[in-house]
Amino acid sequence: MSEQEEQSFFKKEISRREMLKIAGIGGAGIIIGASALPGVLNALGANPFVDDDPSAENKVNFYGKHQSGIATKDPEHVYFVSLNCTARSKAELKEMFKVWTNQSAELMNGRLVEPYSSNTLMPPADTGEATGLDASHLTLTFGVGPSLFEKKELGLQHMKPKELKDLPHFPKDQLDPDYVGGDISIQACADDPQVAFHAVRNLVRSARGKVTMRWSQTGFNSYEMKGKRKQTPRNLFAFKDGTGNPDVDNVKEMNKHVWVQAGDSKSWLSGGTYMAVRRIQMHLETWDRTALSAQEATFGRHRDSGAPLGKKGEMDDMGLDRVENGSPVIPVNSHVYLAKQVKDRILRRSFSYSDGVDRKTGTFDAGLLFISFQKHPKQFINIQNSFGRVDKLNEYITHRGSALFACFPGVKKGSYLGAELFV
Ligand SMILES: C=CC1=C(C)c2cc3[nH]c(cc4nc(cc5[nH]c(cc1n2)c(C)c5CCC(=O)O)C(CCC(=O)O)=C4C)c(C)c3C=C
Ligand SMILES: [Fe+2]
Repeated sequence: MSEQEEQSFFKKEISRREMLKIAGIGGAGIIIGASALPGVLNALGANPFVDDDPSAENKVNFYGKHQSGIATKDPEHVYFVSLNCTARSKAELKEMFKVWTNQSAELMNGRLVEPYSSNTLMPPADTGEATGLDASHLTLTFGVGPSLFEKKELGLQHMKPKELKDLPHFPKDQLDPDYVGGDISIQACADDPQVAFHAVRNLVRSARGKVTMRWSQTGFNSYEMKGKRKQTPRNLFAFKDGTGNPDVDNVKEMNKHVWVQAGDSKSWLSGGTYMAVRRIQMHLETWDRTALSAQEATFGRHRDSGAPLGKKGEMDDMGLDRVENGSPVIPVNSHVYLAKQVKDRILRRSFSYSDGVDRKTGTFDAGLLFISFQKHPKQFINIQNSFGRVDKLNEYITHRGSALFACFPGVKKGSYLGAELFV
């Protein structure tokens, strides 16, 4: 097939919604819309180029300088999965990321991951639960953990950045081995939890034999609307969470705090970032027995408005040095006070989670899937060390899970995820 013919096929791309209509009419025969073509070629190992479809509804672009799901605003649902790599060679791993590249572009266009065939003796190529749903602002963010580089069969030891190490043990950690580490991570965020789940399910499915699942966590955020503007979401302690973040629209700030710059690390990571993931249980029952004034003193902010204590506006300066009646207005053991004692800044992009009952205590197993992006892991480590044993928030939380991943830079059109790593 010539490049031109291929392009004219791609122009006829069809969404999952349209696919449903077609499937209803033409149950027999291969549904070979243009969207089927990449999948067929994928299966043949030809890895064709799947472009972003600007006409797709509620779509985030896959291609760009940086991966999606990092600076992308206001995520609602997440399906995060940490994977073990079982690929036997670098070539196998590289092939997996090539296939994931096309599949990700398809998924983020709101299409089936692979075309359906007429052969009813075969399992359907797409698992199907997102049929009829649009792209739902799906973002996909891929990362690699320190343990991937220890696998001799992959021959990647020399590519490991020296700062890509397991996070150190912190004073209040009570980590559960079921929620620690991983060779590869996928963060799928979407407005619809089923779209996020469908994406991860199909990516993992297509990588059978190359990855196994290690641990996963779902999460959610809800947004109060003021006019058309989404407000900072509240965590399960009812406090606005994300106020003090760097501005994702400010390129200077993002380059300073989040995006790895050329010369900072291994060259394959330029334009990428480090992702710290912490599964933090929040002891809701204890919190709910705590007086409002003590809750507010825990963070140094008012619960309703999110404003610094004694101030009115969420975005007002913290005024850490303010003293009233001989005492600091912002308690020196409050979470925000301690976070601000170090110069480092991070981009927090966390989600609440609720996973039923903690069988040991009969309390909620609920909390925060804390995710932060930073250009160097030490930014996260320095802040966490500043909290140490002092943070008043420690009384109400327990860190249960931990992982660190280096997230690839964005994918250029025609290239693939992690291309610079697998050269
Ligand atoms: C090491 C990094 C951090 C962890 C872990 C963490 C856990 C955690 N945080 C909250 C709730 C809030 N955090 C807030 C601010 C804040 N938190 C961190 C870092 C970690 N938090 C930073 C860097 C900041 C910003 C400081 C600043 O410069 O202003 C706030 C206040 C509002 C806000 O800015 O988002 C809340 C609320 C919970 C519940 C939690 C663990 C479960
Ligand atoms: Fe925090």
